[in-house]
Amino acid sequence: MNTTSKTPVLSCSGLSAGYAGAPVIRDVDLSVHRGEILALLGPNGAGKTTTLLALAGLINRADGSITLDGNTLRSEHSRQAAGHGLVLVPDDRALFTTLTTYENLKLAGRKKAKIDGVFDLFPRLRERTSVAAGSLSGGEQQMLAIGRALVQDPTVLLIDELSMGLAPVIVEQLLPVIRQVADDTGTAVILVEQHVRLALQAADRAVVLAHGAEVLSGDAKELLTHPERIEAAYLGGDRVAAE
Ligand SMILES: Nc1ncnc2c1ncn2[C@@H]1O[C@H](COP(=O)(O)OP(=O)(O)OP(=O)(O)O)[C@@H](O)[C@H]1O
Repeated sequence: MNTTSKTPVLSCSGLSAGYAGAPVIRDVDLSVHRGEILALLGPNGAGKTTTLLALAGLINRADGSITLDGNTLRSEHSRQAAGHGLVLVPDDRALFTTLTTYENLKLAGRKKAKIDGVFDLFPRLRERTSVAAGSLSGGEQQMLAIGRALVQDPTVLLIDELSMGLAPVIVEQLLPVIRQVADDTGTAVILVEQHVRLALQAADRAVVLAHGAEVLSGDAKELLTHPERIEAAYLGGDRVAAE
C-alpha cells in the first residue's frame, strides 16, 4: 500500500523505556499508518515486547513522545491509549481460561455484530463457541485472543508473538486474516513475529531491533529479497536504512 502521503495513526519518537530504571530500548522511532502492517522483528531480548508495552502505556517510558490518532499521549497513558483504540494482544494471550469462547468475546465487546464478524473471520471459533478457552488448541486460543481485540474495534492493534507455541502452518493461516483486517477495516497493525519470512510476506514495512535499538527498517517485500540484510541486522549490525 502507498502510505507515504498520509499521517501515521501511531508514531513514537526517541522512545526509551525499561524496567526498574534499567534501560532496555533507546531512541526508537516508529510509525504505522491506517491499514498498514508493520513487522517489528529482532532476536530474542532485542526489546520488541518492551516497545509494545511502552507504546501501550503498560510500562512507563523514560523518554520520547507517542502520538496516537492525533493525540499526544501522557507518560502513564494505558487508559488514554485504550480510549483511542490501541489494543494489545499479549504474547501469553491472557484469556479467561474457564470462560467460553463466546463469554471471552462478550466481555471484551458487547455488540453481537462485532462478535459475528469475528466468527466470520475465524469460522473455527464459531464451532467452538461454548468451549472453555482453556480447552481450545493453541491456534484457536490465538484466534480468540485476536478476536477479543477485534471486537473492541481497534484503531491500532499491537500483536506480540503471534506464533508463540504455534506450528508455522497455523501462523500461515492466521497472517492472511490479519492482512484482511488491515485492508478491510483500516486497522493499523504492529506485529512482533519470530517467523521472519512469514511476517515480511504479510507486512508492508519492517523494523528490526537489536540490543534495544533500531538497526534496520524498510519495505517488507524489498527485505524479503534481501535476507542477508535481515541476518546482518539480527547480528546487531550497523544501522541500515533500506527505504
Ligand atoms: N519485567 C522485566 N523486568 C526486567 N527486565 C525485563 C523484563 N521484561 C523483559 N526484560 C528484559 O528486557 C530485555 C528485552 O526483553 P523483551 O521481552 O522486550 O525482548 P523481545 O525482543 O521481546 O524478546 P523475545 O523475542 O525473546 O520475546 C531482555 O533483556 C529482558 O530480560
